[in-house]
Amino acid sequence: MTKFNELGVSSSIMKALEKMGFEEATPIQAETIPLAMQGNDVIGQAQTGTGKTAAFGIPMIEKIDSKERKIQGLVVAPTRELAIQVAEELNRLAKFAGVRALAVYGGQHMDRQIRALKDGPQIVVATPGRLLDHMRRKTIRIDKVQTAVLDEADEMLNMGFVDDIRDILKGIPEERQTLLFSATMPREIRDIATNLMKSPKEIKVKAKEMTVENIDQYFVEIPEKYKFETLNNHMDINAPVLSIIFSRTKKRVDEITEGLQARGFRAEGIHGDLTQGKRMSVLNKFKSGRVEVLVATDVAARGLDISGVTHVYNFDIPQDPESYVHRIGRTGRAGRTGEAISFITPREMGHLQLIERTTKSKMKRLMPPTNQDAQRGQQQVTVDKLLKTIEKDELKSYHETANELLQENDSITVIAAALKLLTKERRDTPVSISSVAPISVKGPQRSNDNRRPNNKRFSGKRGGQGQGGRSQASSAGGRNRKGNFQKRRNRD
Ligand SMILES: Nc1ncnc2c1ncn2[C@@H]1O[C@H](COP(=O)(O)OP(=O)(O)OP(=O)(O)O)[C@@H](O)[C@H]1O
Ligand SMILES: [Mg+2]
Repeated sequence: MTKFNELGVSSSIMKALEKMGFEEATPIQAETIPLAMQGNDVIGQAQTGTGKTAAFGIPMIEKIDSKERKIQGLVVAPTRELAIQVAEELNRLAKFAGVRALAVYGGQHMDRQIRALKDGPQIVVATPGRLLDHMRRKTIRIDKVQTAVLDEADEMLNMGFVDDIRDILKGIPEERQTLLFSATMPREIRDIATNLMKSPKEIKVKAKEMTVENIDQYFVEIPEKYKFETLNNHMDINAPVLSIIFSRTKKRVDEITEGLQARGFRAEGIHGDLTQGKRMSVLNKFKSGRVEVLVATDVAARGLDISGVTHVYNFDIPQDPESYVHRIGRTGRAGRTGEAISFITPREMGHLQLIERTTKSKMKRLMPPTNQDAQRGQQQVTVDKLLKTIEKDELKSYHETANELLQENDSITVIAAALKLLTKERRDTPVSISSVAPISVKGPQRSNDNRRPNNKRFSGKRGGQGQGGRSQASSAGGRNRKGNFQKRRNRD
C-alpha cells in the first residue's frame, strides 16, 4: 500500500485527502500520479470504483497555477451528472490549493454558465456538446489548457462522440498533456486513442477479471413476460437498501418505475428525455435515500459514485460487454460489497457467454424466486428486524404488556400477529411492461449451458454493505468486434 506523500503529492492536496478520509492511494492512483506528474500522457485502465477520478485529478491540480484565473485543466465526460460529480470531487481535492473546478453541461442556462465561466475557474469539467457550443460562441477559452482528460475515454471515443472529441482537442495547444481513463478499453478504441496522444504510457492495474471481485454476479434465465414479477419477488426477498435497475429503453424505464411504485416501492426513473431539473432531483433523492430504487437507461451506467448501492439489476441485458461492466460497477465501490443480477431471456443466453468471455468473469445461475419464496423472504426481513431489536436489549418497558398478552394467548399466535403487522404487505396490482426484442447475439451461440442450477434463489445478504478489502484493479484483454460502437448518445 502506498501513502500519498510517497507519491510526491503537495501539502495542500495532502490536507484535502486527509479531510476526505483517503488514507492510502489505490493501485491506479499509486501508478498514475507519479507518471502523470512527470508530464507523461497516460491511458489508465482500472476497475470501477477504484478511484480513477483522483488518479487524474491530483496530477492535474498539481500542475495548475492558482494565481492564473484561466482554464488550465479540462475534463470531458459523457453525461451531465458525471460532469457535476467529477467537478465536485476535484473541488474537494483542490479545496486548499486555491484552484476551482466548474461543471459545464447541457440543459443548464447558457447565460448562467457564461457568467460562471467569467468567474475564472482553472478547471472545467464538461459534456462534449455543450463545450463545443461554448467554443463556437467563443464564450470559453481553452487555449491555455495544459491538461486534457477524457473520463470514460472509450465511451468518449466511440462512434457517438469521437468527432466532437477531435474538434475539442483541436482547440487545445498541442503541447498539452492528455490523460485517458476508463474501466474498459476495447482494442479498437485504444488504437484511436493512441493517435490523439504523445507516446502514451499505458497503465493497466493487474487483476484477473475486468469486474470487481467483491460484486457477486448472478443471472436469471427468464422469459421476457416474467421479468417484472421476478424482479418484484427478488426485491421482496433481498430488501435492497439502494438498488439500480437498468433497462434498454426510456419507455420501459417509465413502465418499470410506475410498476414498482404501484407495488409499494419508492422508485424513480432517470433517462435522457427528462428535464435536467428532474434528472438532478431524482438523483439527489436517490443519494439521500428518499428514493430506494433508481430505474435507469445507460445514462446512469458510467462513473456515477453513489455510496450505499447494494444491488444492480439488469432488467435487460446490455448490448455491449463494456456496458455490463460499467452498470454493475455502480455497486461494490471503494472496497464495499454488492450484488448484480442480470435477467436473460432464453434466446439471449449466447450473449451471456460473450459478456463472460470479455469480462473474464462468471455469473452464477439463480433460479427465479416463486411468489411463495417472496412471501417467506419478506417475513424473514421482518424476523431480521425483530432479532436486531432483541439484540439491542431495550425492551424492559414492554415486558409487562407482553406478559399480559401471553396469559391470554399462545405465544405462536402473538408472534405471528406481530410478524403480520411488521411485514410489508405484498400488493399484486397488475403491471404490464411493453415487450422489447431480444439482444441479437454476436458471439457464438451457447449450445448448452452446462452450469447446473444451484437452486440458489436469494443471497440472504439483505442489503448488507460488507467491508471487503479494497478491490484490485483490472486487466482486460482487448477485443476485436465489429459494429458494437455505432450508437449515438445524447449530445450535450
Ligand atoms: N485512496 C482512496 N481512499 C479511499 N477512498 C477513495 C480513494 N480514492 C477514491 N476513493 C473514493 O472511492 C470512490 C470511487 O472513486 P471514483 O468514482 O473515482 O472511481 P472510478 O474508478 O472513477 O470508478 P468508475 O469506473 O465507476 O468511474 C469515490 O467515492 C472516491 O471518493
Ligand atoms: Mg470514474
